Amino acid sequence: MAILSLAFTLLFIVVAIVAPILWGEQATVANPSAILTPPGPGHPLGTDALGRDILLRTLVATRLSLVMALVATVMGAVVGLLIGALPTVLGPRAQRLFSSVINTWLAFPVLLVAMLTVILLGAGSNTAVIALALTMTPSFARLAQTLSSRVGGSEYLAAARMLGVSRSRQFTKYVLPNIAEPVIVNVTISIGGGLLALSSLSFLGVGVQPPEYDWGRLLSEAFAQVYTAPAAAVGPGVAVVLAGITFGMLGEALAGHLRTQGGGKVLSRRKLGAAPTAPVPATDVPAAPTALLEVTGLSVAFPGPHGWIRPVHDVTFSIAPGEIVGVVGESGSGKSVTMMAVAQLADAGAAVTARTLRFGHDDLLASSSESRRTLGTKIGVIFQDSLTALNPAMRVGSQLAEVPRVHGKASRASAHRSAVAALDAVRIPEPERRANQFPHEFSGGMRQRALIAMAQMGKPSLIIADEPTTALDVTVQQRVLALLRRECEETGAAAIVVSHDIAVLAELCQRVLVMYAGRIVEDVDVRLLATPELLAHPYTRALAASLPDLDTDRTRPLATIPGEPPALTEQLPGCAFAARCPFATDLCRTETPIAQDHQHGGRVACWHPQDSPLDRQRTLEGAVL
Ligand SMILES: Nc1ncnc2c1ncn2[C@@H]1O[C@H](COP(=O)(O)OP(=O)(O)OP(=O)(O)O)[C@@H](O)[C@H]1O
Repeated sequence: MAILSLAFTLLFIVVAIVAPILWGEQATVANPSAILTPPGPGHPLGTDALGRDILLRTLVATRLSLVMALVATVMGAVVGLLIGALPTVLGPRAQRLFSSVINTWLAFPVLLVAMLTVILLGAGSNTAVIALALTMTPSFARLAQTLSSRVGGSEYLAAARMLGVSRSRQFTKYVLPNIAEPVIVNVTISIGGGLLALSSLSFLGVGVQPPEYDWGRLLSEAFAQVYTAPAAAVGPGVAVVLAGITFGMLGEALAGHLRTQGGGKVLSRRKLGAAPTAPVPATDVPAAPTALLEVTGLSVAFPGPHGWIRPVHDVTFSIAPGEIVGVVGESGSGKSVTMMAVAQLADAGAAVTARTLRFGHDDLLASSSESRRTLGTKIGVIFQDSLTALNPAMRVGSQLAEVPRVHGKASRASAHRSAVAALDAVRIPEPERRANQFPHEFSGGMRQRALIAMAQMGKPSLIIADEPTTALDVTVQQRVLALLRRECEETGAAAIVVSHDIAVLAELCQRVLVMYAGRIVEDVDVRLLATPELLAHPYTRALAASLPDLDTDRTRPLATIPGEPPALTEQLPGCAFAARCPFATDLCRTETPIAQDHQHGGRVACWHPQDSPLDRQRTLEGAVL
């Protein structure tokens, strides 16, 4: 669709530039010897009442028709943007005032506004453009107002205000760039609608006046002879419809492109080549047949500007029913991407491959609508940012009630009762009243508890919690964690908890998966994290040892792991941690380690796992202590 709409847009632009230069004169001069000639070799669409070629006139009219539609749409968009978005930086009184103006303006019928403009300014092309711009302005203003209200409540705009950034700069640097994408898409789509509206005005005789002509004017002239020369209406009619469809399609294609790419420039799939797949390993230890979730060889890649970005490689793990497993690792190690891929929530454009992705009896790779329906209720997801995870425009109770309404086909009243009960179960006081409130009326801890309640609504057998307590203070963290554990114990649900915080995982989990540069490097009993010398992978040891405890000497800087993880676009051979590892050998730099059972009862992917208790100092050799 994108290529077709681009090709047609280009064609219209070329015709609009070239046609008036080549045929402008010829299309205007009357030819008494060829009046109302029917379509034929000399005149493919025939001639009009003055003997002028209709095809040439249609082609020449392209410029005026397109320019008028473009100018009117841009005028409407600019004025709409100013009215809708500028009040965001002017304060609440201006916002209220402009909101009333927009509402009143929107209440006027479009045709009435257009006719009033014509009456006041007189018929003509300029009036038609102004009339169209005036009818488009309020809808652009409403769009800009809705989009900019989100920016208005953002922390970055509040910070800019505190820093004393001028209002004009707030508008041009903070508000406009953050609402530009949907506005541009809307302008493109509106050009098509504008063309049709302008043609209608000219057709009615209140738009373009002779000797000027656009497609609407040509249609109007053709209709005067529609019974004697019906072919005369074909040219301008087809042009109007085709141009309208082209700009509509172009806007849709642009919107689709921005949605898929998040606005970033990425290589096309053709240039990127085949999506990366997980290599077939020497050993794929089969998960216990009773495993609730079995993942083998999971890889995720995103199209990027210079090739595939590969944040997750060949990840293998399984979760037993009722088990609570933690996932830990440095920022960017692929924890969230892995879990979102398991929950079938990977970002648009992601290439997700796996050898096995089984949840209960469902093969998630088959991705049938049946397995997707299962996921909606059987896997509950708790997102990191409770404010963005909840719909700000919907009452919390209604959001919770969506699950029984959509999946259980429950009545509105019984779904609401279930939502209130779920809020009560997560210890939200006055659940009936709170269910009728919006997310911004909840505290951070309450929102997070509401998310836990929401994840429980479908009675899932697996909960995926992506950093559920990062945004909360320590006391609230404890309560939310205790709640999550209690919910899992009571319902028998398994959970995967992603966190940076080893202390959080130690509270909650039985087992922890340690991720480094998109791979699981160690799968270990969570209690061993308290004794780094019993861990097997040098990275896990360094990670655990870098955590301060009560015995840590507070007068010395905290331990860090020197070096950086490899770039996601690089595909280096060997172990990704080799460049930072004090035990690395040539084997580590050339061969990717295979996960193997370890004496600590878990598994480790390392060519030199540390079997015996080691001196903490040696593990961190080279580290900044
Ligand atoms: N849609 C995307 N397109 C391109 N790269 C992405 C996309 N989503 C994630 N990434 C990249 O994948 C890598 C892993 O991201 P992920 O969010 O899984 O890390 P993480 O371990 O959860 O980190 P954190 O703890 O900071 O949340 C990051 O480098 C991130 O930039």
